[in-house]
Amino acid sequence: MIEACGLSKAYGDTIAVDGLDFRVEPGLVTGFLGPNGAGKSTTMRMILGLDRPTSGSVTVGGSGYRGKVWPLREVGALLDARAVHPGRSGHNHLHSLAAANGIARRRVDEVLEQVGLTAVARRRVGGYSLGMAQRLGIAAALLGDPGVLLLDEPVNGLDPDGILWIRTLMRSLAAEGRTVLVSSHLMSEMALTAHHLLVIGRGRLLADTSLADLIARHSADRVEVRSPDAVRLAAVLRAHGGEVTGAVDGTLTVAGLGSARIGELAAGHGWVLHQLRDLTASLEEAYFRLTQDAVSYRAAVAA
Ligand SMILES: Nc1ncnc2c1ncn2[C@@H]1O[C@H](COP(=O)(O)OP(=O)(O)OP(=O)(O)O)[C@@H](O)[C@H]1O
Repeated sequence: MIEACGLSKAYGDTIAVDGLDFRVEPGLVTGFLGPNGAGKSTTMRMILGLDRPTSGSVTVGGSGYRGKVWPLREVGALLDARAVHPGRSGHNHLHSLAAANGIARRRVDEVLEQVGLTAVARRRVGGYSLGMAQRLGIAAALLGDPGVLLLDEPVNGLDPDGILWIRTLMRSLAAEGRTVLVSSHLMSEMALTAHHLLVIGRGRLLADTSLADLIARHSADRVEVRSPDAVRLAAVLRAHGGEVTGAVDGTLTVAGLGSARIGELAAGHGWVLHQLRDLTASLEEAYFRLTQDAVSYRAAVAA
């Protein structure tokens, strides 16, 4: 478990993180979302003891990262996949990490196998593609078999196979009871990977919620209905207080009446429905609504 209490960080006049209180629970993949500059990386660096909070605190498993004797065995992290000496081989990089952290040599081969880099392990890291470097970073995070994993943009540079692989890996690590915190800007990917979400904007917590709740809260209350009797149905729904759009192609979008009521009204007239479904927001739509006032950098829209 990761626990932040009033966690804040200022760089001069810039308040990067502003009084965050949250817990990241084991057994779940927690997505860490927020616009550019929201403070995600700064928060992750403070969790890892790479930056000191200006005020407040953050603990991993009840204690600060800096106080841990064998940190890699408790917390594995992927922050910047390119931050590896380019002249070293992948194998050597992992081997020196293992030696410094009292981790058995055989783990190096195990994690290389797990991330699919065995065949290129003796090559210089400088020659790795971005996707290979990401895999090496993930191997380093897994090396100490830690209970807590922090992954900053882990799908960056991965091909579709790699994205599916990391999604499955994150979910299985969580299913083993580990704590998994993962930042990403890819909403469609997060919707498939995360169980829980922490959303921040301008250093502040905007949401700490399950994926399902966030989507439900930001979904407008609308229903899509498809029927060969759409025109007549539309008139009846309007007469019962529904706001109805569409009908030309047999599809209606209805606000103000629930799907049960719509189904009952159609059945009352003996009209066939080919489809009746609640329209839910995508995670991307929910995210945009949540963060619209917290975006620091927005490009001008071309006229
Ligand atoms: N070392 C630093 N010195 C000064 N300002 C910094 C430093 N690190 C981060 N910041 C500032 O803190 C704020 C938060 O940055 P941070 O990198 O944590 O955001 P982020 O959510 O990770 O963004 P992104 O999605 O773009 O990676 C930004 O305004 C950034 O410019």
